[in-house]
Amino acid sequence: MTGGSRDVEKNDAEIETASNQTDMKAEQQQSIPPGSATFPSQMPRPPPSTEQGITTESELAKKAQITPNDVLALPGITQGFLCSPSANIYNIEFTKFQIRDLDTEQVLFEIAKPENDQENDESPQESARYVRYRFAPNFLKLKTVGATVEFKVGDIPIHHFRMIERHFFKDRLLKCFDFEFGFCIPNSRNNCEHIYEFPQLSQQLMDDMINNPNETRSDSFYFVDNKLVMHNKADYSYDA
Ligand SMILES: CCCCCCCCCCCCCC(=O)O
Repeated sequence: MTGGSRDVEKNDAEIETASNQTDMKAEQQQSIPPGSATFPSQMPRPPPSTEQGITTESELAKKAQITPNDVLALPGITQGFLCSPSANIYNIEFTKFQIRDLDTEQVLFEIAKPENDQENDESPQESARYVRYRFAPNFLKLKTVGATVEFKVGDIPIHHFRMIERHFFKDRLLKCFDFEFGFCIPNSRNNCEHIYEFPQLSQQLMDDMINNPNETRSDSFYFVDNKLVMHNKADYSYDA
């Protein structure tokens, strides 16, 4: 597998300056407790949306193929899924995920699918597409996080495997990440680390995010050859 990564879409959250850089640095060097994740069976309550947002998402849902430009133009977090699990004709399956702080090398979260998980192989749960993370408040002060993902693919070669992941707090875009996984050999198991450069958040915004659990959300859109093949969602609380 070959690939690279890049961040896109600067936004107002990124250019806000933190109120006290010195305090941030001291706090950041404290150890961060590991995060946790659950897989809720119910979809998150949708955020308030503009009429334009609803129209755009429902129009997209009717399209035969959804492209990177389509999702980049969405005005907010999605309310539903923009493709069904059956769109994953490449049998891409995530088997391990780890997040580490690149400044301290500390592992902040990890999860692995048990080997021989036959029950989930036969009837993949809808809830596997939606994960709820819980992290400590000082997670928000990290600068650079490495997310290592291991995944298997089926017997079709995969060209231009790409993920676009958009993070929102309520209706505000915090940051959009755009990562390229590259080419995957048929029936291979692949491993790669993507680098998340965190946006600098004001203390006020961090407090809002901490005080409003699960109102920080992300859409992860996966494309092969510029066609949407998977859509996963996550929400986050920062009060662990
Ligand atoms: C606070 C805004 C920047 C957030 C960066 C978050 C880094 C952690 C990435 C975890 C993404 C997991 C997505 C998923 O499980 O579908």
